[in-house]
Amino acid sequence: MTDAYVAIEGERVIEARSRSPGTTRGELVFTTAYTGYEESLTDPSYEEQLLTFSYPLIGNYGVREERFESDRIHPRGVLAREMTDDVAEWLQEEEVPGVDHLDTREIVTEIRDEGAMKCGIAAGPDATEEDAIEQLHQCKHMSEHTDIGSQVSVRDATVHNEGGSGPDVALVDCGAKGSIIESLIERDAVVHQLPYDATEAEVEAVDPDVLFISNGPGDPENFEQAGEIVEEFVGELPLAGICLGQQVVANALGGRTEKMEFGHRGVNQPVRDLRTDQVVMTTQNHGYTVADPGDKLEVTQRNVNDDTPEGLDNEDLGIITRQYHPEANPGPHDSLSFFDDVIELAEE
Ligand SMILES: NC(=O)CC[C@H](N)C(=O)O
Repeated sequence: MTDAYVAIEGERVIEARSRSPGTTRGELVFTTAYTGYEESLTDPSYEEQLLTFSYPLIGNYGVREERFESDRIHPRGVLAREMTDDVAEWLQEEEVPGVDHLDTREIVTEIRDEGAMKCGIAAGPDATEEDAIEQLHQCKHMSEHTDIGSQVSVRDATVHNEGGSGPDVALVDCGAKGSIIESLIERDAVVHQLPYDATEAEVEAVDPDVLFISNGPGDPENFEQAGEIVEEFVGELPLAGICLGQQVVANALGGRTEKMEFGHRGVNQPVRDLRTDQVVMTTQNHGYTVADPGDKLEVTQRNVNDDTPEGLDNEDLGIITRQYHPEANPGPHDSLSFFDDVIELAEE
């Protein structure tokens, strides 16, 4: 049954089945993750995107809140070859449009050939092709979402694990996944979750042992205030970052980020540590990359598939950042020791 339309760049319309009705638009991306759909759908880094699952069946083990990475679904729409009722109902409850019964292999191939692209979706009994095209025309480029941090960050500073015996971490929340906070708490750190636009005074107020910039959606160049905080505290405090965090740190310290063709999204991205030659499997979700680390940061890890920087360090200044997600969820736990390294830096 065709009661949903997906319009992609070039005004090509693909027919589908509605699983959660509504109209929506966003940057069309895909993940190759074959597990972890609850974690992916609640990852704030997917804000303003439409997520296509390349794995054909989504929802086969239900929907459980314990596995959520935040308190809501972040992609603006979801595309799958086949979606179970559990997932469809979850999307309906949160009013996020979802479609299935379309050839997701074709969409993935298209994105791989043409790059991440603008997309519009219209789903439900009254949906028309024109509605989907109208949505496509209204779709913005990711970098045009200039205040995307405000859509995903905490509004007020929040403390987790107060009284913990570990170091105090100032976590600048640019859209932090819950598992990052959990991974720090498991090491008994006291985590001060600060808004994405926290000021120097707000960071100083929590008297941290380390400054940690979280993952987050959109173009890292739009997180100017987080960059200023990095410039302010570099050399004074150890610095850590994950994904958008790595990008913000690089931009602040004289480097440069750029948009990738179609990004890395999945749970089996191989990363080589250039010092040990060891390769680990990692979870990833990013569409930008560090094109130039600047002269303060050393590239210590690279992606085996395309050589892009996966880890940046500066031993003297106490900086470690990762482009991938050491906290995984979903994904392999090969790189969880990143959090031990952060704690060690903070305790030095
Ligand atoms: N997961 C993230 O932090 C993503 C970072 C950034 N928004 C990108 O797409 O590259």
